[in-house]
Parts: sequence; C-alpha cells; structure tokens
Amino acid sequence: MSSITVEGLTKRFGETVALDDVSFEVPEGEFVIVLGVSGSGKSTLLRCMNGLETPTEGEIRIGDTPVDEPRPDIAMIFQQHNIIAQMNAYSNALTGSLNRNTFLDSLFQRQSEEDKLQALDALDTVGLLDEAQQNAQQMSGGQQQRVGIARALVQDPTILLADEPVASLDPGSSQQVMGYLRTAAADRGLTAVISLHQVNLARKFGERFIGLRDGKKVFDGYRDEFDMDVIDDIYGDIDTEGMFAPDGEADDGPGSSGGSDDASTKRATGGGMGQ
Ligand SMILES: Nc1ncnc2c1ncn2[C@@H]1O[C@H](COP(=O)(O)OP(=O)(O)OP(=O)(O)O)[C@@H](O)[C@H]1O
Repeated sequence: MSSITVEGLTKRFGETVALDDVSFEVPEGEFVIVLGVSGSGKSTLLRCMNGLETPTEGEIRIGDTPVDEPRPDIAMIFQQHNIIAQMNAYSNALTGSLNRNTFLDSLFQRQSEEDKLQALDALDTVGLLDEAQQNAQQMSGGQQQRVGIARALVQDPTILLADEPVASLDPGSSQQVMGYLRTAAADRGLTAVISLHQVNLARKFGERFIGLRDGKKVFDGYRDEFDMDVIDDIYGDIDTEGMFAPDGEADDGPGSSGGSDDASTKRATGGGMGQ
C-alpha cells in the first residue's frame, strides 16, 4: 500500500514553527500539488515525508508503516536536480539503481540487465531515449531535470515527491517537465506530491491541491473547488502576479491536462485577484 498519511505534523526549528499541526491523507495513485509562498513550509513538509527531517510532533505513514528515515520506495526530485554533469543521460538515470547495487558495481556499470533496461525505459518515459548518450552538461535545464525524473523512476519507487522541480526553469520547459512528471506518475501508478509556487502550472497539471500558509494547512481540495478565493486564502496580501508564470511556447510534453487556465486569464484581465 503506498497511500500516505500525514497526521498532526508539527515541525519547529527553534522558535520557528515551519509546520503547525498539518494532517491529510493521499490515496494510492493520487497526484497532489502543494502550494504556498516562500517560507510557508512546503519544503519542510516534503522533507518530513521523505524522512529527511524528523517531525517535532505527529507522524507520517506509508500504508501502515511510519516514515522515520529515507527509504528506497520514496523517490525525491529536487529543484537542483544534482545530476552528474560529466556523465551521459543513461549513466545518470542508472544511478537511480544505487540502492540495489554495491558502489563498485555501480562504478563499473555492472548493474543487472533489468536495471539497465529500466534506465532506458525511464529515459523513454521522459522523452530522452534518443539523447541517452548525450552528456548531461550539454543538455538544457529542462532536459537535465527530466534526467533527474528518470533517475527517480529507476529507483523503482511507489511514492514520488518533488520539491519545486521547475522553479529554475523557463515557462516552456516548466510545462514540459510537469507534463512528463504527470505522465510518469500516471503510467506507473505512483502516489505523487509536488510542491510548486506557480498557480497556473498547478491548475494545469494538478488534480488535488493542498495550500499551506505560515505552516498551517489552509486548503485541501480538488480542481472544482480551487478558485480565486482559495488562492487569496493561500497567498493572502501577497501580490500573486509573479506566480502566474506565462505559458510557454514549447510543446507541453505528454500529460498536460489541457485544463482551462482561467486563473491566468483573470490575471490578464485584472479580474478577481487579491492584492
Ligand atoms: N533547517 C532549518 N533551520 C531553521 N529554520 C528552517 C529550516 N528549514 C526551514 N526553516 C524555516 O521554516 C520555515 C518554512 O521553510 P520551508 O523551506 O519549508 O518553506 P518553503 O515554503 O519551502 O519555502 P521556499 O519556497 O522558499 O523553499 C521558514 O521560516 C524557514 O526559514
């Protein structure tokens, strides 16, 4: 069972309350986007879910098992994808199998045929099979993040977490990466929790949304409830203009829901935005 339960999660760093009694459940296979301004607690939530931070109070469970350390069935994609620039896309993707192989086996690429096929399959999933032999340093930021997704898939997780995976990408690449993330999660039945700060990307690719504000959960609901009042609740007095990244001209990649992007339409027409 790869459902996620977050129960009464509080995380304090000294005097700072990064998360304040946050609870929610994510059923197996659901694709959830966490939204909030900088400092609202998104990274801390994902780091607790991945076992990288220990809750001050409360608990995270995968199925019935508490998460108290990083584990191979939970893959995490970061804003800085940390792929190895000198290695090609295939070798980078293959490092996702590190947890199943010794360091020496990995160093000399003595992984099993199954692991190697999995690396090629993961590159195919993110549209980079033809670039498998290309050095990562020659790839664009968006392609490098797609290699990061492939590496996470080779880990063979049941849970996929991504902390602002498109924060450093241009709008076109952001849409492509979100499309591939969505497709990868759907095709493999992964339970996915992705943090974002661009509202229009969230609306385009998300099905369920969790809003954090000052460490508290202020919204938890689905596309039909995620309206401008909710966006105001999450972002408060903050000017949300910059969070509506313009739509890119690049191909959206697979998985784009093509859902209406009326939030950005409202921005363009000046209607309904809380200031
Ligand atoms: N290791 C830490 N030590 C001290 N304070 C921390 C630490 N990590 C996070 N915080 C604080 O906890 C709060 C929530 O931070 P967090 O990084 O989770 O927010 P965020 O929504 O992910 O922001 P951003 O989008 O800027 O990454 C902030 O006030 C932050 O300064």
